[in-house]
Amino acid sequence: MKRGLYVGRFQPYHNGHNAVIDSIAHDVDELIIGIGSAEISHDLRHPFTAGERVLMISRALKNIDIPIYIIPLEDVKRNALWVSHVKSMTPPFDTVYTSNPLVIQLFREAGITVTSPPMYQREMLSGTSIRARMIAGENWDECVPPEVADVIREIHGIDRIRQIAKTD
Ligand SMILES: Nc1ncnc2c1ncn2[C@@H]1O[C@H](COP(=O)(O)OP(=O)(O)OP(=O)(O)O)[C@@H](O)[C@H]1O
Ligand SMILES: NC(=O)c1ccc[n+]([C@@H]2O[C@H](COP(=O)(O)O)[C@@H](O)[C@H]2O)c1
Repeated sequence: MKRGLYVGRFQPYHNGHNAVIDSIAHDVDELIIGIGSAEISHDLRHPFTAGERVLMISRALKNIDIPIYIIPLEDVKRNALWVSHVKSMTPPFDTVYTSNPLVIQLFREAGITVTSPPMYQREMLSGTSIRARMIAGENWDECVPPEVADVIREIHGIDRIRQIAKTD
């Protein structure tokens, strides 16, 4: 039985993340999705709450046929303690999937296998560029699964991020 952990901030969850998870789902029996910086919301880099991100991801993944555990993970002030913190919050896992250099380093130093999935259409599919499109009034919904676009509309996410951009 292989259980994987995929960590990200998912601000918002987009089609690049979705392509990675489709591919990881062929490689593992169960998947944990760790929502990083869970305590941060309502700023330009992190407009959405942990609960809103749970909703985006759980709706977008409703057709994945392996067990998925979505777990918000708050940051801790000491990088050296973060892996223990993550392990205390999640079911046990065998492999971590991430391209974040600090996350790779911390898990490898802890003796945990790390795999870096390939990037999909990175020019278009990054949280940074999608948030910029939202603020600029450009097309953003083609970059996210339709269920995520619905959640963002339901929570008035575009109004929120534009308001933050005005006052930031
Ligand atoms: N287009 C993509 N294709 C594949 N993996 C991606 C893509 N975009 C992000 N990832 C990976 O998904 C994980 C979570 O990333 P994250 O939530 O920070 O998204 P991001 O698009 O990089 O966001 P931001 O631009 O806000 O930093 C990271 O390992 C990241 O490298
Ligand atoms: N000390 C810490 O709390 C610590 C260390 C490394 C990564 N993280 C978190 O892991 C997540 C990694 O996600 P991204 O790859 O999307 O940046 C972020 O939320 C980041 O804050 C936290």
